[in-house]
Amino acid sequence: MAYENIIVETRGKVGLITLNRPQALNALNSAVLGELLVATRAFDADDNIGAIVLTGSEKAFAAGADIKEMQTKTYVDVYLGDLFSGWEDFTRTRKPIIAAVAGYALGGGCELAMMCDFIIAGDNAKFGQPEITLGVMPGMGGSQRLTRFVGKSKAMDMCLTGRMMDAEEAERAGLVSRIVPVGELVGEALKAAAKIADFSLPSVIMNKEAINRSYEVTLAEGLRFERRVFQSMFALEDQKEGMSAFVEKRKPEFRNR
Ligand SMILES: CCCCCCCCCCCCC[C@H](O)CC(=O)SCCNC(=O)CCNC(=O)[C@H](O)C(C)(C)COP(=O)(O)OP(=O)(O)OC[C@H]1O[C@@H](n2cnc3c(N)ncnc32)[C@H](O)[C@@H]1OP(=O)(O)O
Repeated sequence: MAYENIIVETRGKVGLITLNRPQALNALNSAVLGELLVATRAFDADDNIGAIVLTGSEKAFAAGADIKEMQTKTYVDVYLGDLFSGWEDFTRTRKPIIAAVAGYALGGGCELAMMCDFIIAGDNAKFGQPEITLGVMPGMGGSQRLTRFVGKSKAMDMCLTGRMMDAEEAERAGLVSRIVPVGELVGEALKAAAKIADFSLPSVIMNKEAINRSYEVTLAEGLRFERRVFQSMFALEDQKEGMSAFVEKRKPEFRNR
């Protein structure tokens, strides 16, 4: 597929997607959404890919939904078209997606980063849900994921004041896994993704699924789910290989079985 709004590359066993609308600070429109879904589905189906990195430019991961595209929409347009429902497909990607965020991650940009599995931030990253400044509110999970990730008080502060938080505050709040110098961001994200891609793919996917499940069920149900998935791993050849390699003091050779 010819991509116009994203750059799609393969780096070893890692799929790298770079948002590429610099003229609009990577504002997210329906074309970007469509291309992102095609690219992530392709990487999910590619047996040679074990993890995905999503990034933008040093100035902007994504400055939000495309305001110019939304400006003239009517209630009937967005209600009958179920605006933004397509993004749920993005969260159904089974392989891990690391968001490498530099610069602005605002509105839909922050929401897109939160839909990924973890965020590595450049030291110039700025996160925010400034939708209230436009007379609206987050529409792609910002009021739900941000509240779960950083707590009600900080989520309410950010959504009601529209203020941004820098990388340091985002890491303290738990929104971001770690901060690296912006010039090293993509390299560090690719390194983390390559490490994940070297592990057993069924085990990686089970880990991702169990952690995501913790936001959907009670603790008791989540512990039960985790235990059942852990027990099922003893059917994997890779469990035998991983534990045998440790005992035999050698590097495991996982075969994704
Ligand atoms: C009908 C739509 C269908 C879409 C389907 C798929 C879309 C998926 C998106 C889902 C999102 C869910 C809903 C989301 O919660 C809602 C939002 O995200 S609302 C938008 C929130 N973001 C903002 O409010 C940030 C707006 N931008 C700014 O405040 C500033 O640009 C900045 C980031 C502080 C940077 O300021 P500056 O450095 O001064 O740069 P400029 O302002 O001059 O910007 C440069 C250039 O980029 C254009 N631009 C910037 N942000 C956007 C944007 N969000 N949409 C469109 N264009 C944007 C800006 O207009 C400039 O372009 P120019 O005017 O020079 O042509």
